[in-house]
Amino acid sequence: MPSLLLRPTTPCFLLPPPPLRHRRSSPLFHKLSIQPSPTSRKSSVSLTRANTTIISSLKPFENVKPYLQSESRTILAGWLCSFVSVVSLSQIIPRIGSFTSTLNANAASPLKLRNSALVLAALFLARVVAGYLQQAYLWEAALSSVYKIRVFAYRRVLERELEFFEGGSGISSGDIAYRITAEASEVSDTIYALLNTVVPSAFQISAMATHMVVASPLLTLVSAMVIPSVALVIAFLGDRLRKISRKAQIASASLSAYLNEVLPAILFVKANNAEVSETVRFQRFASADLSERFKKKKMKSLIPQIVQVIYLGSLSVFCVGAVTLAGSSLSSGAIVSFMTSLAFLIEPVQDLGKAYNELKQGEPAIERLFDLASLKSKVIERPGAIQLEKVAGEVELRSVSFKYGEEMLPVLDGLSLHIKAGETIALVGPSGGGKTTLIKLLLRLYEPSSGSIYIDKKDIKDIKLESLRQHVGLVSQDITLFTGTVAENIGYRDLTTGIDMKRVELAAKTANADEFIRNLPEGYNTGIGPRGSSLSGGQRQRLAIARALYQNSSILILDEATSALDSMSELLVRQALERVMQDHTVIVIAHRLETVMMAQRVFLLEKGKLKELSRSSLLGTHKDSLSSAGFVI
Ligand SMILES: Nc1ncnc2c1ncn2[C@@H]1O[C@H](COP(=O)(O)OP(=O)(O)OP(=O)(O)O)[C@@H](O)[C@H]1O
Repeated sequence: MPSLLLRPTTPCFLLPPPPLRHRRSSPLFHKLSIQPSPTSRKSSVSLTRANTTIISSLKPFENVKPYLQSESRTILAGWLCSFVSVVSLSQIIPRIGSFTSTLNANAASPLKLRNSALVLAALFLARVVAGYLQQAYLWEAALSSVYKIRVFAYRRVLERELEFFEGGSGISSGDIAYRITAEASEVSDTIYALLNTVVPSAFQISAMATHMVVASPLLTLVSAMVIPSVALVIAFLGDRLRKISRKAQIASASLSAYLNEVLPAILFVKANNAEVSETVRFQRFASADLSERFKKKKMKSLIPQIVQVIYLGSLSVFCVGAVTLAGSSLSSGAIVSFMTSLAFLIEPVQDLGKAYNELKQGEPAIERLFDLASLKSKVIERPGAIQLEKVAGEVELRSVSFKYGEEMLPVLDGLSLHIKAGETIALVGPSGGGKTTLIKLLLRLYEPSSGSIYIDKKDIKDIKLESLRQHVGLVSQDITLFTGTVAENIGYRDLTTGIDMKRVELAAKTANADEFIRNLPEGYNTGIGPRGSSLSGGQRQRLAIARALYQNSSILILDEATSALDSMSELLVRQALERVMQDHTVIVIAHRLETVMMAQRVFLLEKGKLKELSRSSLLGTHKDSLSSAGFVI
């Protein structure tokens, strides 16, 4: 029996909703608009620009083939059931005729009648059961294939370099989410339609064609001549449908992307009285979606009708001509037999047309889904990259330069910096000075344009990415917490392998978070709401520090949040930082003078250059100079 339990266990975390976009008149709409997939016509240009490697540009179904092959047993089981179903039907039809004759015969024996009825019932049951199993097996194959494609696409998306998510790809995360959810579901519908139609229809067509040849080879030949003209029309309309479907998918993805961007920002929307204008924006997205989807539905309804008209029309003309030519050589019995078989042939031929429709409609979804997985990350792990077991925490940058795009100005320009193991340094500088960029390079989220970065004298390019990011902990300015419990958020690294509660509690204590966590209704098992919305700013910061401590890395990067905390919360966070600084190499992107003063050395990052500042000079610096250097006064 098909095992339809395909779903993996529900993840404990819901990822933060992805951002979106739009296409239309306003600049915001432009900013939000979803781009056609990177492998569409224009994509070759953008791909070249992105200097990415195309793994696969094969036709959509070439990509799906391996996944279908992995389900070949289930598919064969489904087709076998369809064969049994057709055979049962072939047996039922003549038996119904003879059963009716037996009923009409005066001398019908009750035993004979009962036996005929039993055989008919058994055949009918066999057809019903085989029909059900056929559909169940084929759905299992289609859904399982798409489940594997989804997992593959998602894994490849997560493997992409940060630039892919920061606008370099032109694909918004709302679009990605739409492809992996709704469009993947469409792919399973397409696969199912094909599996459930092509082979079962072929069985029925073969059976009926055999009957037709027996009845009249000439008329069969005439009927066969109609098929190429129908095929031509189907191919033309199918191509139109594919284009319309692609537009419809892009419109739906835009709608989904829009919602993914606006709903998480509901506080901002309400605070700006933007409910009405957001409703208008929603209407624009929804109406674009409506119009594209309506076009698609109309085309889908039109195709079978046109095919039917052409098929029956051409066939009638041909048949009348052929019957006239064949003249008396065709008996009335043969004509009846031929026409009956033809009637049963039309249904599967129409089904094939519908399956072709499904294929053309699903093709863009398949393309868009595989486009996500078709490009390799630019940040590649070298063969033979090493695993760092223990790290002392020495960090060195040698002549590091970086720019986000070929035509852009350098953000970092030949930076050199040596941080000793266990040292705390503060990075200060004006907004946009490149502090966060420097951290991204240290975590190898981007590659420097030139120069190298070393940890414990090892070039980070020679270290396994997982190992590097294990030894470098990050508390970012935009604190990211997920729906889940406090413990799950602190032990995020071990979410799927098993969280160590002792380490969670230790990390929380060091981060000054243990006390408030214990006061929560269920302590460490308290849910913190979407994105940690049920916690205060200071609590969220301490939780983020605890999470970085849990991973036990020797190097910690703290991007100090600039949002104002009350003095008590600030004191608690600062105490946590002091403890962390005792046994870690710490790079703190500091915005407050008090935090800067906790560091042993202070560096100003401005106009791509790094300059060491003396702590004493900072104390005497004028307020205006401090705020132009990025301090929150
Ligand atoms: N993904 C990106 N693509 C293109 N340019 C970027 C990208 N990220 C940052 N930049 C640009 O790089 C420069 C440095 O940005 P960065 O975020 O590193 O500054 P920062 O010093 O951390 O600023 P802040 O203190 O405001 O957080 C800015 O001009 C910014 O616009």
